[in-house]
Amino acid sequence: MECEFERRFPTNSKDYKLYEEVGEGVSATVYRALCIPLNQIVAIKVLDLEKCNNDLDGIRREVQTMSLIDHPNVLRAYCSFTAGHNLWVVMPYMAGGSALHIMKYAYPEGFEEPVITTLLHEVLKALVYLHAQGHIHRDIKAGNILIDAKGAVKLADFGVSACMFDTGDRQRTRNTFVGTPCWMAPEVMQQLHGYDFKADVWSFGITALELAHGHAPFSKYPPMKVLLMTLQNAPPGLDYERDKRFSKSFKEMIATCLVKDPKKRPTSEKLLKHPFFKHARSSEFLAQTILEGLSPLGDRFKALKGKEANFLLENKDASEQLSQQKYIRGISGWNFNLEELKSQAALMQSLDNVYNLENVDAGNNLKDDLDSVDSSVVALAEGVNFASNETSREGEMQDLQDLEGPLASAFPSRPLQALKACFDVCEDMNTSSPNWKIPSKFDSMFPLQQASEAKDLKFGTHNDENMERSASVSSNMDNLGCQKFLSGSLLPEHILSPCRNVDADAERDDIHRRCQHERYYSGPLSRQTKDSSNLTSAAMLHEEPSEGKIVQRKGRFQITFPDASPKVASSVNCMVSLIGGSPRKSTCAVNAASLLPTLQFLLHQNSMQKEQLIKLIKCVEQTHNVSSAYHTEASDTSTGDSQSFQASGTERVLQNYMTNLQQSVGELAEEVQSLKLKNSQLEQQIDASLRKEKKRKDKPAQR
Ligand SMILES: Nc1ncnc2c1ncn2[C@@H]1O[C@H](COP(=O)(O)OP(=O)(O)OP(=O)(O)O)[C@@H](O)[C@H]1O
Repeated sequence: MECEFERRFPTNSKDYKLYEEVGEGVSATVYRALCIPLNQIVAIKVLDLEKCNNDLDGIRREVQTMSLIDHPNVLRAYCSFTAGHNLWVVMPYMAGGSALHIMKYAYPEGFEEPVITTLLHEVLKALVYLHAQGHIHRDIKAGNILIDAKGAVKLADFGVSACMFDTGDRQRTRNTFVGTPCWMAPEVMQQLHGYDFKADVWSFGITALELAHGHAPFSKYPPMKVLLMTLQNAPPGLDYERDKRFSKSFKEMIATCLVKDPKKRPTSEKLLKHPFFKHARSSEFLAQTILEGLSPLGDRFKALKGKEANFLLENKDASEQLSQQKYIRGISGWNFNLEELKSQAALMQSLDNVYNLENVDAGNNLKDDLDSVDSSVVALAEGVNFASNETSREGEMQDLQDLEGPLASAFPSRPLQALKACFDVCEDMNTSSPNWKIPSKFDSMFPLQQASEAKDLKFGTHNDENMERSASVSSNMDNLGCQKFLSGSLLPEHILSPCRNVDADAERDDIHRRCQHERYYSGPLSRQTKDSSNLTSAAMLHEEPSEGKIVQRKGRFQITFPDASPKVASSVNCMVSLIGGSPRKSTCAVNAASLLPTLQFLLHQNSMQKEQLIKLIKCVEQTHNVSSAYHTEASDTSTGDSQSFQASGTERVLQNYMTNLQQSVGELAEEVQSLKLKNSQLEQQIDASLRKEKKRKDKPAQR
């Protein structure tokens, strides 16, 4: 900050008059302002240092670097100074605003190719310069391409903003914004071998697509999905059919940048030689084509903000809202919490394991109940963004399975920590704001004077982002509670009773009435009742069988033989009477030998029933473990009593259910034993009677 250029500008906020807001970023608000002593219009970017948890040395380093940068295509600060807990960066005022703002305002479908070529050419020159100086920009996107009143193009956000989210050890603070990582190179996402200036070349390619279509690829998707798609899908590009209006060389230039292997990407210097850039035009051309007729930047910014507000009001889909909102603002794709995303991915992987258990036939009904819990957990882990419908969830599960290679090594060993991370966001709202005062050493970092009038300003809005996220988390928690409450056709009423309240009961009863049909007749178990191997579990898990005759009731359970002929059923009835020592014994005209197949059938059924129950218990136990882990994680956080209340409710339900199942297994095992005993007694009786019969027949013959 020693050069003459900057020394001219006063470093006291009193010397500036702030006008309207013209831009908003992650941690900064940009104002049009007047430098009173110089009578010059400038832009002032006000950064809230309390919201940037970077170390002061990092900021100092970046500010120093910034002062060394001198290129016509790189936006350079006149000066910077602190005012209260804010850092003011005084810059040239770029009256055209950012390419993103112009595009959103007047060219929602993207610019024409000559405009794009010219814009990109200027940006690339800036990149070549920065790379030659050993810098990686890390935030190339349309939102950072600024245009002044004469059509001059400058790459912004190098320096102060970049330093706020420093290289390598990316901040993992609670204040880290979760944005849409659309511009991020795959190697940056993976963070396995680090990344270099080639990452800027990838972002440059994405920016080219952004300027061509009016939005970056995958921008409508939530961060998690973007991460998966960038890593798994073929690189995005211009479509030869759909993007007919663009030249072949443009398509090729983009394809050269968007190669997943950074080693195969050209350097910025080499890229500058691409034939595509031969068609670049002058700044006057830009001024004439895209700036003419535009209203003042402040008005456009206001209009875009209004549009954003309307969009949020009209669009009920919270996930869309969040990512679109970030995109409209053009918020940096680099400033997102990669670790959290990975945790979310890992959590989903772990939930996938739970879903895999559903393959156990006997567990299918249980799945119906747990689905409501799991979907909430997934939604919770996603903040708000992930698609919640079944199909897309299956798709995502598949995505995650396929992801093993790219992200496996980056996943945390305890995936359920992810939930904690999500709760942290809520917690963060009230408790985690760093009570950080700018230490005195900070005063000497910049050519500064403390500004006393900064308090008049309203700074930043990114707390709102956290608020939205938290709100969505808690609303998901509400859903979790609600869904849990409403689920449970296979759970006896008394198990749910601890959670009861009158309204919810009424609602549930209503749903009970309305859904009775589906509840009893849907689901794999009901469908499989014709299959004798699933017969018993079906009977056990449904209080009223959909079909088939009840031949035995055992507590809550019934044994039905839907396919058994009346003859077999009556045999069983007789047999049940027999072994139960009922008085009906004498009334049954028993042909002892004919009972044997029936007995064997029953034994077979019992052993299968036992197996099914064991499978079911395993399934419940595993699900219970996941659920317990989740609830432990959840209760570790201070997200409120209601969450732990809901959590323990589910736990109790699962525990009770498991206990019931275990009891049933015990009872059935005993029953099998007693049947075996009775069977052998019966066999003895049959043998005895057969022997008697034989003797009887032999006697007349002897006579
Ligand atoms: N010098 C300037 N003149 C006019 N408008 C500007 C200027 N600098 C920034 N802006 C506007 O303000 C917006 C936000 O600024 P900036 O990108 O520097 O903030 P940020 O916090 O670094 O955001 P992000 O990290 O999302 O890029 C820009 O997209 C641009 O529209």
